[in-house]
Amino acid sequence: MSEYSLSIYACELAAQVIRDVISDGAPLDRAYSRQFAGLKLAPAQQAQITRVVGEIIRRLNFYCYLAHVSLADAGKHAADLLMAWHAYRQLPSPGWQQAKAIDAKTLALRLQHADSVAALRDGCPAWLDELGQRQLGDSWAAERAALAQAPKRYLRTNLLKCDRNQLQSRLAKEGISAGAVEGVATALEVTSDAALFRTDAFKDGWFEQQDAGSQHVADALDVTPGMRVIDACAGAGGKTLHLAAKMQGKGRLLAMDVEQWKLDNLKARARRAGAHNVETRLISSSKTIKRLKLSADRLLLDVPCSGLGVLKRNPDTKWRDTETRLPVLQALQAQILDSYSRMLKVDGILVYATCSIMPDENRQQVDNFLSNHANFRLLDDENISPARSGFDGFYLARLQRIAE
Ligand SMILES: C[S@@+](CC[C@H](N)C(=O)[O-])C[C@H]1O[C@@H](n2cnc3c(N)ncnc32)[C@H](O)[C@@H]1O
Repeated sequence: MSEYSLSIYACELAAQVIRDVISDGAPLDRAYSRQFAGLKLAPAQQAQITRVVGEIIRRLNFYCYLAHVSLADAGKHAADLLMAWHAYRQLPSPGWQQAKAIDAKTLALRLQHADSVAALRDGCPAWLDELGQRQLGDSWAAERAALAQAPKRYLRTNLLKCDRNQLQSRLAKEGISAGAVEGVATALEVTSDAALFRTDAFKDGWFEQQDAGSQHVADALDVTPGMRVIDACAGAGGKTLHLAAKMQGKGRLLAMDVEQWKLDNLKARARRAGAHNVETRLISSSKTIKRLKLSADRLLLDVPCSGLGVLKRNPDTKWRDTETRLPVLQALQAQILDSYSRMLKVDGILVYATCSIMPDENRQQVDNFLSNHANFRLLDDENISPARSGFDGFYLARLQRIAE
């Protein structure tokens, strides 16, 4: 992707997004929606801003170092970070009054140092570097570098409406180029800057935006039309909709979550996708789960996790309290596995999934569960590595219930 300087207008918008995320704690996607709402930005201009902001937040410590700004003050100095980005890319400064210019000699000295400290070059805070090293050993360096790259844009073809070739042609007619992703039957990679959600193909429910790695999760559940399937941590339904398509709209697919607003979103998405066999249910107490005892042929537990596999897409996670939340999340994952697995029928298959690459949230949880549940066995598990696949990082384990 060739880079060019931001206009002053784009700098102002980009700085505001950085401030929203770093100073106000807004999630990155929400900060974009807030700042872009009501503006008539051209898709290329919007894409340029999101590319630059994404890059700065992915490597916030690196750009703070180049701009000589402390991490704690990064939000206040968003303008300086943007100037550091221009200087690093050797692009002409936009001539923005608010920002401090960096002279070439100072930049060269700072770059020499930053390049020699791998965690700084890869935008990795110290706590994460220590965790990655402890959990992944020798493979951490490659994962850390992969997680510092810009995410690609992937779509999942909605097989309830079209096949992948039809989607590709329709998008081409709407001016969007997208190529098939090898090894992921429903995935297309979008290669042009495009306002995807304004396309007719989207409005007609032909696709959802979903990382190619994430598309493996529903595949692993091996559903067939007519089954009773529960997606117990469904959120806004990324994987529910994929499961509905694999069930060809036949059978019963129950999407559950503890947040009603997510289930409301899911309902709207299901309507657009033509997924008519999806029912939603709020988990309001443990009774909701108990009532579904031994009821599911397939059970997806896409549990709340640290998100440390999807840092390309959600880099703000690195600069929040993720480290202190980890023990709480791990306890919740264990509790969900223990209690929700009761919903599975004997012989049924459960998929435990996270968007983390850390074994403590992944295989370790599965091993702990199996050591206390002799009525389940592990069929197989898979680590989707950002370094090896180029996709976001995920973990999935397939377990079978062998006795009540
Ligand atoms: C990783 S997200 C799910 C993403 C979703 N499956 C998708 O594909 O879009 C985890 C979800 O678990 C939900 N959650 C949190 N605590 C839960 C609990 N105790 N029981 C069920 N769901 C829970 C969260 O609200 C969140 O939507």
